[in-house]
Amino acid sequence: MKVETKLKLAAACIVVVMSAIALLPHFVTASVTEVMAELDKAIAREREYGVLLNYLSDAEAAERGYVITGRQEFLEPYHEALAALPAVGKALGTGPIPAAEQKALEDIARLTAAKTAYMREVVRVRSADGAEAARALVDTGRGKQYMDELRVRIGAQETAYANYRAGLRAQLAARSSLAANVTSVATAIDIVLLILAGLAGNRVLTQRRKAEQHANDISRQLRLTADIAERRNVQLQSGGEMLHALELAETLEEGAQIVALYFSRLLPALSGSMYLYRHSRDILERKATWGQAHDPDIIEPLDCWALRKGTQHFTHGDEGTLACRHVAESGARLPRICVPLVTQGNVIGFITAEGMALGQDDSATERAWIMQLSEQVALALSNVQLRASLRHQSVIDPLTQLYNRRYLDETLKRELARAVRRGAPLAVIMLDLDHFKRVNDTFGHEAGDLLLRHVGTLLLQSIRGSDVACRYGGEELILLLPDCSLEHATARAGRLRQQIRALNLAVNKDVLTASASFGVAAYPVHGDTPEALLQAADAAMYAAKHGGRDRVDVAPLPAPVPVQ
Ligand SMILES: Nc1nc2c(ncn2[C@@H]2O[C@H](COP(=O)(O)OP(=O)(O)OP(=O)(O)O)[C@@H](O)[C@H]2O)c(=O)[nH]1
Repeated sequence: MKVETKLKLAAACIVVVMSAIALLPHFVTASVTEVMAELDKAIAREREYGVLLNYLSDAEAAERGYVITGRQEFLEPYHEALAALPAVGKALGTGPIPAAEQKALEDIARLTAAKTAYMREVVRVRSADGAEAARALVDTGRGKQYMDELRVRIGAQETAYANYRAGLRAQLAARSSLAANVTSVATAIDIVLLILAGLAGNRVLTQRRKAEQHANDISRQLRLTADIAERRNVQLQSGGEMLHALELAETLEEGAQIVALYFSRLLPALSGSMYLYRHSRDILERKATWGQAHDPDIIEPLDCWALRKGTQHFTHGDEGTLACRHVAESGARLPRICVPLVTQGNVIGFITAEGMALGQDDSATERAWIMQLSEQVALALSNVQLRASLRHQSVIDPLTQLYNRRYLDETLKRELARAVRRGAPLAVIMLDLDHFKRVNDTFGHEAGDLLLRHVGTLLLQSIRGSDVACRYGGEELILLLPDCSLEHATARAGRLRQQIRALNLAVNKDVLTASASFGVAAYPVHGDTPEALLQAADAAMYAAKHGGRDRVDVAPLPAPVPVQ
C-alpha cells in the first residue's frame, strides 16, 4: 500500500474514532438517564408502598384509640387515612407492572379492602354498641391478622424495590465505568493513530523532499549538460574561426597572434604560451601568450618533458610531480599540460597551459580539448610556414637573398601610394656594380656570384626594417626607402658606395675588390609614379657611370611643365 493511501486511511480512522468519542457522552448520558428514571420509578413505588403501610397503620392506631376512649377526635387520622388510601392504591395500580408484583398488588388491594372494611365495622360497633362490643370484635384478632399479612406483603415489595434499586445503582456505576474505559481506549487509539499519521506524514514529506531533491539534481545536471554543450558549441565555432584565420595568415608571427587571441577565448580559465623552434632548432621562442602566463621568452628543448617524451605531459602541480624546467616558480603549483606541436612527424614547438580544473571529468575534457586544438594548430602553422616559404621563394632572389623585381614592382606601387596618402617622402637608390663583366671574365662566374652575394648581404645589413632591398636584374640593385628624403637617401648611397669600395674578397689567391655607381631619385621631387621614379633613378645611375663610375648621382629635377 502506498504511504499516501496509508496516510488517508489513518486520517479516516482518526475522524471515526474522534466522532465516536464525541458521541460517547450522549450514549452514556442516555443510558444513565434511563437507569436513573428506572431508579426514580423504583423509589417512587417503594415510597408508595411505605405510604400505604403508614396510612393503614395510622388508621389502625386511630381505630384502637377510639375503641378505648370513644372520643371522636381520635378518629381524625383514621378518616384521613381512609380518604387517602384509594388514591394510593390507584397510584400503585397504574403503569406497567411486572406480573409478580401485579399478583402481590392484588393481594395487598384485597387485604387493604378487608382491613378497611373490618376497621369500619369496629368503629361502627363502638359507636353503636359501645366499648365492650367493639373490644370483643377486636379480640377476634382478624384486624391484626389483616394487618400482619399486609405488613408482610408490603414489606416484601419494599424489600424487592430496595434490591432493585441497589441493582440499578450497580448498573449505573458499571455503565459509567464502561464509558470511562471506552473513552480511555478510544483516546489511546486516537493517540496511536495520530502518531502513525504523523510518522506516515513525515515519511511522505521526507519522500517528497527526496523526490524534490532528485528533481533538482536532474535539472541541475541538465543545465550543466546544456551549459557544456553550449560551451562546446562556442568552442567549436571559435576553433573553426581560429583555423580559418590561420589559413589566411601570411607569416608565423601573424599565426602566433591568432593563436594567442583565440586560445584566450577558447580556454578563458587557463593561461599559457606557444613556443616554436627557431630555424637552428637549438632553442624555442615564445611566440604567443594568453591569460596570466609568466613563461620565459626562450627555452631549450630539454626544458620541457613533452618535447623530451614526444607526447603530452600533465602535472597536478603537487610536490613530487615531474615539473618542466621552463615552468616559472609562480606557476609551479598549478595543474599544467604541455603538448608538442607535431605535424607529419615533425615537432615544430609546443603549447603549455596552466590552471585547468582538477575535477575528473572537467580536467580530462579540458586536456582532450587542448590536445585536439594543439594538433589542429600544429597543422595550420606548418601550412603557414609552407605558404610563407613558397611566398618567400617567389619574391626572393636565391643568390643574393634580396627581393626580386616582381616584388619591387608590387612594393614600389604600394609604398608610393602610401607616401602620397601620408604626404611623406619616398626615395629610390639604384646601383650597378662597375665593370662586372670584367670580374666574371677575370675571376670566373662564381667569383661574380660571390661578389653579388656579399653586396646583397651588405645592403640587407645597412637598411632599416621598413626599407626594401631588391635585385632588379643582373648586377643592378635597387633600394626603396620609405619616409626618406632625397638628401638622406643621397647620404645613404654615399655610405654604401664607400662600404662596397671597402670590400676585399679573397678569390683563390687574388683579392677581389668592387665599386658601384648610384643614381638617387625621390618622391615627390622626381615624380609621383613608379615609372617616373625608376626612370629618374636609372638616368641618374647612368649619369654616374658616364661620369666615371664609383660615384653617386642625384637625378636632375624634371623640367617644369610649361603653363599654357
Ligand atoms: N656572375 C654573374 N654575372 C652576372 C649575373 N647577372 C649578370 N651578370 C653579368 O654581369 C655583366 C654585366 O655587364 P655589363 O652590362 O656589360 O656591364 P659592366 O661590365 O658591369 O660594366 P658597367 O656596368 O658599364 O660598369 C654581364 O657579363 C652579365 O653576364 C649573375 O647573376 N652572376
